[in-house]
Amino acid sequence: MAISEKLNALYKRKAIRAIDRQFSQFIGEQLGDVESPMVGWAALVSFELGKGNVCVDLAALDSARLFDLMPAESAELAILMTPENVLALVSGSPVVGYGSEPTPMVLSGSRLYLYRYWAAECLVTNEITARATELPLPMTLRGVLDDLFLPDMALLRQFYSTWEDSEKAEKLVDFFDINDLTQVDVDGLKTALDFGATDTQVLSLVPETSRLNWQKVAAAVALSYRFAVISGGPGTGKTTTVAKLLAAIVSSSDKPNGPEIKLVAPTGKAANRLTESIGKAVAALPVSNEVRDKIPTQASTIHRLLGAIPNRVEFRHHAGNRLHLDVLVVDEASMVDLPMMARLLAALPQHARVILLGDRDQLASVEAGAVLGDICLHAGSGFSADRARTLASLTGFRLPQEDSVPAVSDGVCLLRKSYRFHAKSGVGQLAYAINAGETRWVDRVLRQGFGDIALHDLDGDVYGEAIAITVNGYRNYLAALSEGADNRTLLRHFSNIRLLCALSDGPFGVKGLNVAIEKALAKKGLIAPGEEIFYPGRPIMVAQNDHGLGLYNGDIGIVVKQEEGLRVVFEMADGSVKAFLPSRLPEHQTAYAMTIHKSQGSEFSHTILVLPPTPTPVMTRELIYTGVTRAKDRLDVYATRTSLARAVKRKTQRFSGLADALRVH
Ligand SMILES: Nc1ncnc2c1ncn2[C@@H]1O[C@H](COP(=O)(O)OP(=O)(O)OP(=O)(O)O)[C@@H](O)[C@H]1O
Repeated sequence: MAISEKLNALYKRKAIRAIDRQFSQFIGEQLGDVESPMVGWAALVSFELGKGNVCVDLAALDSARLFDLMPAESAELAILMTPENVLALVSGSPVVGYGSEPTPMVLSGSRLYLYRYWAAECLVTNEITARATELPLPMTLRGVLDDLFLPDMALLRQFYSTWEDSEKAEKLVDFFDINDLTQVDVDGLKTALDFGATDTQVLSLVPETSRLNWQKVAAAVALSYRFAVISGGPGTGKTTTVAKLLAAIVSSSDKPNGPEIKLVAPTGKAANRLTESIGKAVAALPVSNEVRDKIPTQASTIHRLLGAIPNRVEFRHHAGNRLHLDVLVVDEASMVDLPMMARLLAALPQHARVILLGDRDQLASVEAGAVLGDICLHAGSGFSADRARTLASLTGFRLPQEDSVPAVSDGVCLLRKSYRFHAKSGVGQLAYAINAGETRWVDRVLRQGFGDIALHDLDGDVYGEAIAITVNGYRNYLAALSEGADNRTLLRHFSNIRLLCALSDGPFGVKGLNVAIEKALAKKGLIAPGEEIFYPGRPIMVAQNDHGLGLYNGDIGIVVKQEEGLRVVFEMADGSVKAFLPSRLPEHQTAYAMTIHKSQGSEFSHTILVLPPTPTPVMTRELIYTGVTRAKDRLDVYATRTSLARAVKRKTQRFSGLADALRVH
């Protein structure tokens, strides 16, 4: 069989995408040889891009699994594509260049890219490395940071009286983040608290050199570097830290109105959450109103900041028309794909500081790249000697040092302690165990009898139970709807609970589960869908960006009955609630159940996670971790132990050249 015929056959049975075949055909036409082995390599680069891989590393090819085919079929293709000669073939091809002039594909070392992705990767590398340098700092900053990160003694005293005597020592060490016990007399500390010592007296017993509070370190890292990343799991205090960091930036700015600070997130939902949480964190800051008033609390989407133009792919702001800002904070940065990160960085003025917030262990962006993960890859437990000195002078802590730390890693700080999940909470423990890839630990946590998590083993048929528990969870929301609650309250109620799944299709996929939940709700008389697609209470998820309407892929709305008729109400990125005619909505779907991918950037008090019993390649450690960490108070997992264990073992690897490029700079 010829290569074009083989690719057609793969396309027909949906083993490759239409765009993969089209790109390969285009390459065939450019070469004047539709059966050239290059046609196969072009299809492969495009195919891998569809899986999120920015490039194909020709030196690390698994030629027994080309296009993820089984070995026998892959071997047939290998005869046509000649992987043994691929480097010579690719480097001599007129459709492949080295980036100096536009060619459809680019070879960089042994990595083969589509030109656009290679260019995006170079841009991101250059913009980051140009900013991976220390900033000059005013001497007063140490005092500002000390004040902002002073241990909350009122909180300590409140807890202290409730602690058992036997646990006080351990809890004090944790509260003060003491990491060098040789410097602290913990019994003396207890006695001081027991006998009513003042805050100053208590604090004098815990010198800064004995402590290591990573939030303060993170603020110092971002204060002193033009490109910084603060990565941490849920509730580790990213927002709290960034609020304090912004207060320090504002306090040290010599601009009369303060620096121009912008807060963005990749989706409307995430922007809303950031607006809400940063608002609370800024309100609680121990700073003057003069400082507080200069810290923005309104976040927008990246699209909005860049100035999306309806029906156009370009934005108003780009390298030729840069944004006016001094500090950019990007929340949920793990969701930002490589092309979007390139656009964002290209549009920044050169002097601008960038602070990325996110969780490097979460699922990578839906589109290609794993920018946050790549940036954090080489960040370990220490800083270069010079950086450790700067950070020590800013925080008073002793910081771990490492040899040969790449410049970019000196701007990365990992937050390790969760303030939301009690150390004894099941969700927190489960998230740790999953991240560690330790299946036995995962199993132990699930069997330990935590009150906030339960595994319902699908070996017994508990599918119906998953539906029933979800239906029950939506009762409050639907009761509020029938009582005529206002739209904002309804949206809040709806966001308290969600069923999350791994797949789109099949009974365990989002479509099957939505139908099952809808039927069960109707049977209980909680909704009345009748013949209508739109009925009051139907939750809707937008599946396509519509810049004109300000609705974005993943935004969730609810159908409500208003005087004028049925409308779908959404909370917009600016926090307002807006109603749309159902007929005006972009592509959308029902949202009682949603995929874990789409749930990124959201959290629900009660999360119900339904995973298919049969193995599928989408079930990865990052997927399970992301699903589990959406739960704020309660998590019900419906899965088999084997499928869960297999997923926890499967860590995703996305191919790109970014981590390597950042390491060598
Ligand atoms: N140092 C701290 N001491 C006590 N409580 C803290 C501290 N830092 C954060 N918190 C509390 O922990 C909770 C989570 O903090 P925050 O929202 O800043 O975390 P986050 O990492 O931004 O969370 P998310 O994963 O939701 O984005 C908040 O209630 C916050 O007040």
